[in-house]
Amino acid sequence: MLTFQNVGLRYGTGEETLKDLNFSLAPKSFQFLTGPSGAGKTTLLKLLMLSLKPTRGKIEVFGKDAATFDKPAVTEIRRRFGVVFQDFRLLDHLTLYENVALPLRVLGREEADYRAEVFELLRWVGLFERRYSPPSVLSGGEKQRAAIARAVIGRPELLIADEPTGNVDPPLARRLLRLFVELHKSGAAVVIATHDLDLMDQYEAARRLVLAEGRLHVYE
Ligand SMILES: Nc1ncnc2c1ncn2[C@@H]1O[C@H](COP(=O)(O)OP(=O)(O)OP(=O)(O)O)[C@@H](O)[C@H]1O
Repeated sequence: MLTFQNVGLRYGTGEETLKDLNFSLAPKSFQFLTGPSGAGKTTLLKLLMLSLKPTRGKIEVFGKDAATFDKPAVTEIRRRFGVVFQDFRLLDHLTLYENVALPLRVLGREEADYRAEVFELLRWVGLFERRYSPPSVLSGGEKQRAAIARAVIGRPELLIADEPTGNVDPPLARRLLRLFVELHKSGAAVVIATHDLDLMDQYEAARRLVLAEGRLHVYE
């Protein structure tokens, strides 16, 4: 699904943040991405979602060289991805319900057809009572749950999540992990960046990608 060949990423003129990355993300695979703060996890996720270009090496997405993609091609590929950003990126002029429903609207689905589905997911993440609130009145943990709901509602082929349980307590983190595991079982590839060792222990079948000093170590 995604392949990195000798990928390096340098911000400005300093040392490379990521060096010689060689790995693949298989369809229907599940992996945690971990490593110390500042190791480059968010940077790697940005490369995966094509919002950063590598300074060297090659990234292939669905068998094509990402360097050849124009803007419409990137937009088209991003529609197949679900992303939970570290800073949530909810739209404040929309209600929570509208935020979560947005990927389905973009896919051209009718509200009558998706309304119950969005309600069910909002119930699952504990935000049903808040469904008509704007994101600005939510707590950090509530925003995080809304961002997760929005990322999974369209059943993406690849889910990319940056510290998706960083703002919630352990029982809620386990509940949210179940959402990602369900998505995985229904056929999606999943990449979750996290520092949370307990969370990683909850899903032993997951591959671990560990970033340290700019290099990626893969533990199957
Ligand atoms: N836009 C940028 N310009 C310059 N340097 C950057 C930029 N974004 C990140 N960096 C640097 O790249 C390194 C990796 O940052 P990154 O956010 O990818 O790490 P991280 O592993 O996600 O950290 P954390 O766990 O704290 O979120 C850091 O040293 C950071 O300062």
